[in-house]
Amino acid sequence: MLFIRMLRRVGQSPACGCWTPVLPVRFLGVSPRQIPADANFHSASLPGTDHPRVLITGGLGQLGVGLANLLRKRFGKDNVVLSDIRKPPDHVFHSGPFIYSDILDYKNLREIVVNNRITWLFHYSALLSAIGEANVSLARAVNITGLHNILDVAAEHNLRLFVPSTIGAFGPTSPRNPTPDLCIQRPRTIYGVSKVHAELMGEYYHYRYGLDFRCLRYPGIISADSQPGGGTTDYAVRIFHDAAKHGKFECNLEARTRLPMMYIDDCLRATLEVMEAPAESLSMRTYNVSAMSFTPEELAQEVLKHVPEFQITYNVDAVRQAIADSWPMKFDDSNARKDWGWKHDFDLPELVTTMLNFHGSETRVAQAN
Ligand SMILES: NC(=O)c1ccc[n+]([C@@H]2O[C@H](COP(=O)([O-])OP(=O)(O)OC[C@H]3O[C@@H](n4cnc5c(N)ncnc54)[C@H](O)[C@@H]3O)[C@@H](O)[C@H]2O)c1
Ligand SMILES: C[C@@H](O)[C@H](N)C(=O)O
Repeated sequence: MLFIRMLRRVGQSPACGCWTPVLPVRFLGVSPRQIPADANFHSASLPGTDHPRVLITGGLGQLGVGLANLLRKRFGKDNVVLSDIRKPPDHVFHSGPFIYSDILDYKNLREIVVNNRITWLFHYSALLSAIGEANVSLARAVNITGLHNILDVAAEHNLRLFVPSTIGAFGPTSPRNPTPDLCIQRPRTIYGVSKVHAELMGEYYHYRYGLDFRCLRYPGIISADSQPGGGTTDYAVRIFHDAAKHGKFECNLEARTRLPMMYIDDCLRATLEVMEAPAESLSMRTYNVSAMSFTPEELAQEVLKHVPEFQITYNVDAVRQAIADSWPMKFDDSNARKDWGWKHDFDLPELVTTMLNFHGSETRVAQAN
């Protein structure tokens, strides 16, 4: 009833007979301000050769610096502002604009968007799956309350908004092999619950207020020069460092735990591609993206080809194992491939060669080759 009353109050646009998008009340001040019915909600303003002005939140984690590097190559160094609540290392601070931004502070966010004339926002701040279980109230604040601030500031300033979701947005009752885009989602972690919430809220803001919301569900992401922030898939990053430096690795998941994974270059390229995709090519606002799926055992076999004395042992972390056992084993990303041409470059052999080359140039990998 309340929802119907709300829609009635909004009324219909006389011009097109459709619902007139109205901004959420919280940022309207005293008098409700309506977005003009003819506003172009589905593409940020990119006339001619104009580049977007980009803000990345949570940019000092595993993925943010790589994303900033990619976007700066494409749009120019000064058009991409990296932000976080942590102090940046020197090389990051000197590589382009960096700014303090706490996503729990709405006024601070709005000030940054206005002062930097931001048009695209990549929202990377989050607490990941394992660390989220260790600090549920902080995860709830950052992943849910923070997301509300991001949605509001993006709707208020007509931004194109990217929010990553995850394989963790599925749960034990979802089909796991393969997991399609649309199926039951009942995750059992605060991280997963907050990501389903983000998917649904983003899509709601899209249909209700015209927000240009775009979302990819990432697999576990594997990177060489940045560390993971407390997830269930972290083992698949750490194994390469330990194999190259010590020739052995202690894995905190069981040998046969199959999870979808992706090399960071594919992940960041997918992110840019979906943001640049014409709105009319997107039949959905939230897509699975996939590259490969493997178990620790299979990954170790591939590492052995480069580090012949490599040994893997298992010391299972019960929390991470329970999470992994509830997640997809394989992702069905056929909609992303069909709608906007997604195609991954890295399969398991290329991933392992690339990661070991990075970590191993002066170690046992180099000696073995
Ligand atoms: N890395 C992966 O494997 C993976 C997989 C699926 C989805 N994702 C998603 O991609 C995004 C980036 O992931 P990541 O691996 O770089 O995460 P990360 O944990 O490495 O980094 C998250 C960053 O958020 C920042 N942050 C925390 N609280 C904040 C606040 N109040 N205000 C602003 N920033 C705050 C942290 O300081 C940190 O630098 C996340 O949303 C994550 O859920 C990542
Ligand atoms: C999968 C992903 O969301 C993250 N790497 C985690 O394990 O929590």
